[in-house]
Amino acid sequence: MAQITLKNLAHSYVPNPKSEADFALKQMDHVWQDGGAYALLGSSGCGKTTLLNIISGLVRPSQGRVLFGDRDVTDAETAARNIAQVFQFPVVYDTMTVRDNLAFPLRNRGMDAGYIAARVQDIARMIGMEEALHRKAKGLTADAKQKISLGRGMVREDVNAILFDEPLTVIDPHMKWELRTQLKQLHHQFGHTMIYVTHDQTEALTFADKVVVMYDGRVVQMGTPEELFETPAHTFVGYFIGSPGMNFFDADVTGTRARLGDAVVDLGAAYGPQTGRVQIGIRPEHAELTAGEGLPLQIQRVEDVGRHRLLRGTIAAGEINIVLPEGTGIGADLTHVRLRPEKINLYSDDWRVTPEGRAV
Ligand SMILES: Nc1ncnc2c1ncn2[C@@H]1O[C@H](COP(=O)(O)OP(=O)(O)OP(=O)(O)O)[C@@H](O)[C@H]1O
Repeated sequence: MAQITLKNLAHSYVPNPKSEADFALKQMDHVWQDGGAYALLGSSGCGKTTLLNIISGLVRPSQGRVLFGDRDVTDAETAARNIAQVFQFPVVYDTMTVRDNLAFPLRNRGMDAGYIAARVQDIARMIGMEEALHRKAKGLTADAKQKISLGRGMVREDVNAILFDEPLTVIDPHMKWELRTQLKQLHHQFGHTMIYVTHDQTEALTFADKVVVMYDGRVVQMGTPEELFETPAHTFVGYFIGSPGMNFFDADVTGTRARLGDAVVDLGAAYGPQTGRVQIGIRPEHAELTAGEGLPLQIQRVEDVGRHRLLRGTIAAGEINIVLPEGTGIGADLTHVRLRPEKINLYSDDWRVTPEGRAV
């Protein structure tokens, strides 16, 4: 297991990059802690696979260094990095049995036969394939083959890190949940450094201790699921995390107040003078219907979404989504929306502004 350090790292697929736009990965400096479970989350094309491939050694960065612990591995081949990898589609040996597929990485390293048998049994239990250990991989479903790939990725206890690139794409939805939970347990049990690439926020938030959100070749936030929810560092994190995402409104801010057109909103904190495009952000969960306090609201529609209801409406500053807690009625007297001041975040040109002090 190892701490992974990315030092002054950047990557361009263009031979002579001229501007920032030529970089698939913009310059970054990060330390990924030894034993951390990280999810790398972002929409298609934001650079997740590029970053994962740089860590695994499949791509050499055009700038900067990669360290595993104190060792500089920037120029080391994948095979010399002592990592396990699980890809989006199954990589299994069709002519081998499930048992031999799982045992392969251990036999390759000359591990003891007794240890291999026990470890393979454990992993087979984890992926729900104990009954199929004797079967040849050929003829199994894509789903079952991917479970073997996952099992093989996790069978070695001595790897520096396990890297997963969208590993559950071909797995059916019920098994997805099961495997995610198992992966998490395995992480607690063995403490491997794990990096898990996905564009699915549920997958990221349930798997990871720390979620690394990427946008346009940059890491815009590295935080716990709670931090991403409560204090998104960038408007993209606000939009991308949550269902639906954060509401944003253009605002003029002075001290503890934001002006949204004609209306004034209490921010619950004091801010210095702002430049650029200034917006306030509020989660749909932190806006509440009132009989007169707050901003006048026009209700467009209400949808049932599982355990709560989602109200879509309009205030003078634009459209707003409000999550109604279970059991909330919508009486004719509820004509306004109150934005909970302590839950409002402020953004300047898309980046979160830290308040100068909390209002009392
Ligand atoms: N081999 C390559 N040559 C040139 N450009 C590439 C190459 N691989 C990726 N890119 C470009 O680099 C950018 C980042 O791609 P990358 O595959 O890392 O994103 P991603 O977040 O993993 O996307 P996805 O979720 O679709 O896999 C994209 O603009 C992509 O077109």
